[in-house]
Amino acid sequence: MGIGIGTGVALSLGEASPWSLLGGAVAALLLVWAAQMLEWAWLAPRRMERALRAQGLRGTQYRFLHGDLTEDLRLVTAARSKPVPMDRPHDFIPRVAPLLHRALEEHVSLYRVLISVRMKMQHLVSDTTKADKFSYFRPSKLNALFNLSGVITSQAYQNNRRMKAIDREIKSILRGIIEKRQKATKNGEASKDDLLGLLLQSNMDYYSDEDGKSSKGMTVEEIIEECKLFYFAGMETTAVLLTWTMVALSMHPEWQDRAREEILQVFGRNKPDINGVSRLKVVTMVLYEVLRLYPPVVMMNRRTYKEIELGGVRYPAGVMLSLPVLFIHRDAAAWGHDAGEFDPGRFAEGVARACKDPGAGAFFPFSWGPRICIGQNFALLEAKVALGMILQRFAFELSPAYAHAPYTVLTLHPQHGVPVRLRRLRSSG
Ligand code: HEM
Repeated sequence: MGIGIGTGVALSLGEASPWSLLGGAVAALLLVWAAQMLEWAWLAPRRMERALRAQGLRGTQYRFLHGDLTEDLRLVTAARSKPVPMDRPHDFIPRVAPLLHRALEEHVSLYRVLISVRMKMQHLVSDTTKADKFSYFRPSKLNALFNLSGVITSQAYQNNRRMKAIDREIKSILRGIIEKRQKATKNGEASKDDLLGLLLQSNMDYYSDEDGKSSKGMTVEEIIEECKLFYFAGMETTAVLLTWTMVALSMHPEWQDRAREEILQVFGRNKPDINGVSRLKVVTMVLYEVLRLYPPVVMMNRRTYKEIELGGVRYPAGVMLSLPVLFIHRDAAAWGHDAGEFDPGRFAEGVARACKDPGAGAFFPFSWGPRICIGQNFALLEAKVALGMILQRFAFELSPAYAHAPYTVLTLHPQHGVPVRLRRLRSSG
């Protein structure tokens, strides 16, 4: 009997056509794929959710595949359809991050809220470079591409093909720039003293580690990634800081006057220089206050790569922790009852004294810790010089056409631009 069955199986296998074998293999592969999908899109997020809820975290329920994404897009679209009322202009969190705002309202605490955007659990915790540095870059084209990729990322988190095409184009522009520079160096032209020159130097050098092992510096691919990072991190952020500073100083002309007074006192009509910049107190206070209320980077994310305990909660690997800079910068517990108001005076005695709880670390527009922004001093220097030069020459106010509409395209932008009226100051040259 056993032999009979065995023979039957052997016979039926032997008789099976290549097509049915192929069909069987495809079916098996599909089954494996479906099991992996199920694990990725449902079982793993649900496990994560259960583990976090069991420790007291509250928030929205995980929904298959899209998490809170559909709801997020719906709320964002509605929020972006109208500007912020001008009687409380700095109160724009519900417009910029409506889902998080609602989650916090419903679940009370700023410190721990679950939301499941992009199929992952998120957890809120409390606890320029200018074109001259990249003399070979073509800023307009690159800038347009970076902006476009930002818009696409933020609009739908999809449209992957378009994103990839843009990424390919950015890389190909950068590769072209690098090859041109490499060729120039080979032809004996002096290497340029700029960031790209330094990065390329590393590409050509060998380094020895402590054990004496020698390894090559950065690869061309790494240089491309660094160029992308510096271009985006350096250009966008500083540009929006200056933009929001113009907006804030137009809304609060008394601070515009005070900042101009200081600039004229320190520099007169001369070009701002590095020594004078370090003596600017009011301008620094103004920039800090703008960075507090309008942080260019409104949120930072970190993913746990292994189980970790933070603030008494054990997070499994794969949890996305979101640091909502925008929310923490206006947390009344940290900043006082006037947290939502523009008052550079709060920084009169420095950053630590501006916050009600100096140890809380509630001001981190440039991040914190080992990955803190490496361009922060340069950014502030650049902003002070640019602002100084504007204040020396012009008084400015918002045009009646201006609609106050902060929104995020990776960084915090004015949705409809910022039309301002400039009035040239007499004797400004
Ligand atoms: C107002 C202007 C700026 C703001 C608000 C800002 C903010 C930030 C923040 C929040 C991060 C950390 C992001 C994260 O870890 O998720 C960061 C990183 C970084 N920033 Fe800036 N930044 C500014 C200007 C600049 C400038 C001018 C440069 C370059 C010249 C620059 C270069 C970088 C780089 C290279 C990193 C990555 C550092 C690392 O990962 O180790 N940033 N910046």
